[in-house]
Amino acid sequence: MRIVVALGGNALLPRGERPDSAIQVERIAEVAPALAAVAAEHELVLVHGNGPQVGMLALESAADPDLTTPYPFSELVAETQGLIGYWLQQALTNAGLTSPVVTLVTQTVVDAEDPAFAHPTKFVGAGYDEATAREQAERHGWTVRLDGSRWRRVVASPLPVRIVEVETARVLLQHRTTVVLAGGGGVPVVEGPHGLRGADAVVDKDHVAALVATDLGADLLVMLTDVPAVMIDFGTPEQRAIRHVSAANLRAERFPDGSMGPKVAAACAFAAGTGGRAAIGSLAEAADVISGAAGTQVSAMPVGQPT
Ligand SMILES: Nc1ncnc2c1ncn2[C@@H]1O[C@H](COP(=O)(O)OP(=O)(O)O)[C@@H](O)[C@H]1O
Ligand SMILES: NC(=O)OP(=O)(O)O
Repeated sequence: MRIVVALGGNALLPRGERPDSAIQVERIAEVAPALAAVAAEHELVLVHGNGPQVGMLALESAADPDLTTPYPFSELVAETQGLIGYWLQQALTNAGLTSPVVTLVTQTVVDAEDPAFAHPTKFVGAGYDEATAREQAERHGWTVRLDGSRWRRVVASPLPVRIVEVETARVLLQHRTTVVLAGGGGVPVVEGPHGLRGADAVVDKDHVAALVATDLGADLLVMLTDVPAVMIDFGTPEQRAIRHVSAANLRAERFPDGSMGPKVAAACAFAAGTGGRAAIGSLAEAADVISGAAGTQVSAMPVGQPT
């Protein structure tokens, strides 16, 4: 099978934790054996998130205006691809994977006229209480929004149109190489008269993972995050997990932008568009979500009620 697994940036760095590398390295080491086992048996593409990490790099880059002008998000996304790709390559090898694994610095073409440039929705960086978030917004010119119980910076997140390096990934897969592709949604670029140039945005890695899985003809798209499943009535005493659902039934429900919304949209687009299986679940239960024993399993065909 050809499998695309998307790893959430928030799943790699538990909410509320300091963005220390040791915490993230440990988290990746925990999940690496399950991913290495998948890579040993199947063709595997890994797409990782970078929301917490790219937000931290943006703060660093803006810390001293005398030293440098803040870097655009396109370049900060490229930095996160190297960082998280390195962690993943090392962890998979340490977990016993003997076949090659490589990180591709990947560009994602977006539409320069995408209305998302004027309506930031992508959460990046740490969560703050409201007063601190508003103070930071004033100081740095951020837009901030509530993400669950914490306030976070939001940046533009245009839809992915094309993955520039997708054919390179296809060749690598045909040579039994595990590919870390389109990390952080890929470096956002727009096409102009002089070729490609970076765009100041962060593309959603779940939308990109669906595009990658469709383009590469994957059989399975898995999105691993920090909740065990997609929930109905999330955050209320009545919340309950959706285990098996058709894309059509799942699309009838509403989920928030910037968190579960893109995952559900990506799962439905892939399942309905290709007939393949999509799954959303916890990074800690990676093997079971991939096998179908855990998480929310989304199929193209009707499977009865959505719970
Ligand atoms: N209906 C829902 N079911 C489950 N989780 C939800 C739901 N609505 C919102 N969420 C939130 O979505 C989060 C996962 O999305 P996100 O933070 O973008 O994860 P990641 O960075 O791991 O991709 C969960 O931690 C949860 O707080
Ligand atoms: N780029 C991106 O979608 O990152 P997260 O998964 O961390 O939100």
